[in-house]
Amino acid sequence: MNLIDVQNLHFSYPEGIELLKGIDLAFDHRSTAIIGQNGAGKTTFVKLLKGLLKPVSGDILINGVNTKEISVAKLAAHIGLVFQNPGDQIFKSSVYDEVIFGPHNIGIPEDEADESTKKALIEVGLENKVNDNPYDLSFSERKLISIASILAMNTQIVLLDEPTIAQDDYGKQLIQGLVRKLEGEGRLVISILHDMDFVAETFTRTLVFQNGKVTMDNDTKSVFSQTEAVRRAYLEPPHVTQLGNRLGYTETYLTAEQFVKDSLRKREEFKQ
Ligand SMILES: Nc1ncnc2c1ncn2[C@@H]1O[C@H](COP(=O)(O)OP(=O)(O)OP(=O)(O)O)[C@@H](O)[C@H]1O
Repeated sequence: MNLIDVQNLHFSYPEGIELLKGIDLAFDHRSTAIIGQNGAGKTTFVKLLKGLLKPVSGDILINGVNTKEISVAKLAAHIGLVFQNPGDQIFKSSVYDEVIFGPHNIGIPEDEADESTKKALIEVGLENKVNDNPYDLSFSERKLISIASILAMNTQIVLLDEPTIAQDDYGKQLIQGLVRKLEGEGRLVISILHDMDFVAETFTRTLVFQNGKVTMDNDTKSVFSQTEAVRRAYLEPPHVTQLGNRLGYTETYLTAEQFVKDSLRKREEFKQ
């Protein structure tokens, strides 16, 4: 069974234009990036997955259960959402209380909740800030608190809305490590991103949202190998992919490491 099935999903806000115009998607455990220009409906889509909004028509099944037939509270044990703005999520006055709120809320027993909270705080590198007030911390640290809050709930599905905003290299690498770890555990991470370099280096599958439809859906390398189609969605391919293209390489590069390795090999071949 798929972790998520989206069937002929249509959505519009009251009085708004139709934003999602018949989306069909199936999600297994592969880490998946959602990209698309501003206003394409990406955040709306993840709110629909989380059950915070209901389809105007069509269905969303989470582990086979229709989001129209389950309360948001019950769904929270299966699917967590890290909001784009941590201010929309954080409301407690200590980091520990904030992170343990989620596990408590879905009825995880106290000992287990405490353990998963401490583990999540270590995973995001905030184990020394448990007693701090989240609002005394930086924006990027508050973002990591929001991520820890969702990790501590141990949901099988984790949705991230722009997790890398305001993160430096350390924060980005930390988030990349988390995505890979969750994927390795068979848990599904779906993330909205504008940072194409991070998408290329981190995610197995990539979806492009445009004009209310999913216009590209493939493994990340295949998506970025279609440079013209990516540009038609008003997106810039990753920098290393563009560099490879400009140098006339036929291979699609997703990471600087691959690019350097191949360039050195080509240089050696040229010398011989
Ligand atoms: N609660 C709302 N009521 C009415 N319209 C809304 C609401 N939330 C979002 N919209 C509109 O729906 C459209 C899509 O918004 P959404 O946030 O889903 O797009 P997005 O692809 O996530 O954009 P971004 O990349 O800028 O975050 C936008 O035009 C937005 O103004």
